[in-house]
Amino acid sequence: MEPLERYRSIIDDFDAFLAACKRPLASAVRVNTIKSSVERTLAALEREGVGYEQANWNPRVLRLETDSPGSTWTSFHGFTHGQEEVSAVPPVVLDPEPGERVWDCCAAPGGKATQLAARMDDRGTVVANDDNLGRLSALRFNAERLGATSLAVTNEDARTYSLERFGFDAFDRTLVDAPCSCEGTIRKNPDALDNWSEGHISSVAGIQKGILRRAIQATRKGGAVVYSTCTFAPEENEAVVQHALETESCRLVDFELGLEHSTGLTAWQGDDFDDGLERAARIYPHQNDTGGFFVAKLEVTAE
Ligand SMILES: C[S@@+](CC[C@H](N)C(=O)[O-])C[C@H]1O[C@@H](n2cnc3c(N)ncnc32)[C@H](O)[C@@H]1O
Repeated sequence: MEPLERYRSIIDDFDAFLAACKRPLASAVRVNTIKSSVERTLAALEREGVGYEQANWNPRVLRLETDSPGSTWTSFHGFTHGQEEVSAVPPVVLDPEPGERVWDCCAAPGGKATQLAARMDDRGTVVANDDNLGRLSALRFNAERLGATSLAVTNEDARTYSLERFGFDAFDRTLVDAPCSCEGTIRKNPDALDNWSEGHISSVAGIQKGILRRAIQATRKGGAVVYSTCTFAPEENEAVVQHALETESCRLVDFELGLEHSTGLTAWQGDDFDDGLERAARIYPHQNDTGGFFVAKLEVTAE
């Protein structure tokens, strides 16, 4: 927990935050509406004797009273997908429409890519890319089990991604669920901070800036880009978005979030950020009894 002390000055009720980080996380699943409705899934869980609680911000997200949500009948049949509750937030903020072209540039193992496909009624195209071939096997397996047929899978470094192969020059919307230092996953993975260092944060921030840059370039004017991480480090969150605001054609936009959250920071350790970063959301573990997440939404603008 020692590395998290650096956030004492920016987190309200820091002691409650630390206490929440030490508690294990409830099992959560997302209802896969490609294969089942919420009502049918709840009825199946009741028949199976698995207790559940619907998230108040999203009825498709369920907390289950079982330690093995992947072993239920509903999971086996692809009615549900094990997914941490806050991990379901970025696709909701991206809010794609059926028929659109969406790029999930860091997609494996596919929790959010299959959620995007479900939100689009599995119509249109979700290009699910990841630079890690092994993790893409898990994505393919998940897409098959969940019946998501609108996914196209690619294996490239998102920083240098080429669009020519698709016969179009821009996506309508792009999700950058970036690789990060994963501080916010401490409740799920107690070893998450074992290899923590400021050097690692700085090196992953460089990768994040490259990925977000390409995501904005690959999205049409007026289209949306959501940037998310499961970490608290401002160097990987506000500073990455700030860099995009300074170097690419984009602006921060508001979004609705039914979850309690804090706003993005406008300053950190001597660096000032754009005031628009208050439109971003920082979700801390003690606010909704979840993991931690950062989410910002950008609109691509004309140069
Ligand atoms: C936070 S995880 C994505 C989780 C995924 N969105 C989901 O919901 O299941 C970040 C992913 O980024 C991938 N990644 C790291 N560097 C990358 C790069 N330069 N280009 C594309 N993917 C990259 C990692 O392999 C990892 O799978």
